[in-house]
Amino acid sequence: MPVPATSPRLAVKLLDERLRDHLPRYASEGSAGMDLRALLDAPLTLAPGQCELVGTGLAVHIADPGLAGLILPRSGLGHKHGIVLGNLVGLIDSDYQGELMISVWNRGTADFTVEPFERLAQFVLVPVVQAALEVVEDFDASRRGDGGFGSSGRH
Ligand SMILES: O=c1ccn([C@H]2C[C@H](O)[C@@H](COP(=O)(O)OP(=O)(O)OP(=O)(O)O)O2)c(=O)[nH]1
Ligand SMILES: [Mg+2]
Repeated sequence: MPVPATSPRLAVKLLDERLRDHLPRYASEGSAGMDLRALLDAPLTLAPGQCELVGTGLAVHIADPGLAGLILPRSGLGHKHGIVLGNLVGLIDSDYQGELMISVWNRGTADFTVEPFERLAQFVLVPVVQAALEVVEDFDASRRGDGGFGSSGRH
């Protein structure tokens, strides 16, 4: 799906020529993520509880510190097959130039076989604000204060 001309450019290196025919793309006009594929030479079977690092064959350089990448699970794989991420969410720093890696975790109860070039996770580009920490003795009062973890009740 083509993106608007004003979209940020994202430099991507193909670490494997086979990726040329499998470039990530937005599946629809409103897609938030682009699917990342497993760069595997052979199927990879994950036993329940097993977690493996799988390469994507792609390196991106986001470059802008006001942006970051997120690697998120695909909902179908996660919900139906228990295939999620070993780190729950992958955070891609804007200065990272290495291969995008997917930590694949079978949190389900059955073996799951990842096929070569299967779409395994998704990459989302998000805005980021870097904070300057300012140490203070007291905060300006807020209504919530330090109440959390269900302090407002359930309903
Ligand atoms: O799912 C992921 C998570 C991270 N990374 C890469 C990009 C990221 O910029 C880098 C470092 O990630 P993070 O800071 O989350 O890991 P760390 O354990 O703190 O490593 P480091 O000490 O290198 O920062 O690893 C991936 O390829 N996939
Ligand atoms: Mg880190």
